[in-house]
Amino acid sequence: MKKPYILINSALTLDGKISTKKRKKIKISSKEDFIRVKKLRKRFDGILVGIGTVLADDPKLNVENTLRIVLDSRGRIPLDSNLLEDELPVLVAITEKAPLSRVKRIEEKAEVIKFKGSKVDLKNLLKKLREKGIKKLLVEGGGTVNWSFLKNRYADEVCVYISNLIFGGKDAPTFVDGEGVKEKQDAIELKLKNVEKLGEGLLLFWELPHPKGL
Ligand SMILES: NC(=O)c1ccc[n+]([C@@H]2O[C@H](COP(=O)([O-])OP(=O)(O)OC[C@H]3O[C@@H](n4cnc5c(N)ncnc54)[C@H](O)[C@@H]3O)[C@@H](O)[C@H]2O)c1
Ligand SMILES: Nc1nc(=O)c(N)c(NC[C@H](O)[C@H](O)[C@H](O)COP(=O)(O)O)[nH]1
Repeated sequence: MKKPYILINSALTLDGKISTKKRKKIKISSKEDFIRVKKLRKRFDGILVGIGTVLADDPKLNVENTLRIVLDSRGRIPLDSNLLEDELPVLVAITEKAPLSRVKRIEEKAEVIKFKGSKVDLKNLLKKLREKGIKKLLVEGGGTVNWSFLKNRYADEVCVYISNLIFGGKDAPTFVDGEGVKEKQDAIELKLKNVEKLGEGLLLFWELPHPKGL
């Protein structure tokens, strides 16, 4: 079974942060980059984010004919979140850690898929997404989700907008958080495909040489 083609897109400060330590909704992308991202989303059958991003940003991701997917192990998605409030389809991937009462409420507003364990099983999720006809998946983080997709080498490409801002601070989330590698030899090595100047920032397009199948 083939997995969907996966692109990770993110907006970074010059020092690699994707938010400040307050983790509130903030714009790192320039106006031009937001226009680019809006267009980019239309080319994908699915857009995936983590619950950390939903809780921090309450994104809409409202694109016609695109399935919005949330990795939400414990079923924490707010019932009044933008994703659950509009009419567009949403899939919430939960685990057995989510309380049943919550799951029932979420099911009133979204499709729910349950996985064993404490984290959503990406391999199985990607299989299910492909079966649903999702051939192209856009991953829009946050840092924990980006790590999972990169560590497992499920991502095919990475696109980052590097802004002219510096946030600093060891507690600010970065493009890739999670556990990280212990040794340089375990690094995820990418191939640079293209560089573009966009406003005061840079757009970098990278490819993963050996993305893993399912
Ligand atoms: N600048 C940008 O482009 C951008 C984009 C998205 C998010 N953000 C920022 O990122 C921050 C959120 O990042 P985060 O790391 O806290 O949360 P996240 O959005 O990466 O979500 C992580 C959560 O997803 C759940 N999850 C379930 N299964 C998982 C799996 N297999 N792998 C990984 N996660 C799994 C877990 O509960 C986990 O804690 C916010 O501050 C947000 O503003 C920035
Ligand atoms: N490309 C991008 N640049 C940013 O500066 C930023 N903060 C995000 N963050 C991703 C996050 O999920 C945002 O909240 C959605 O980009 C909002 O998307 P909506 O307009 O609500 O659809 N993404």
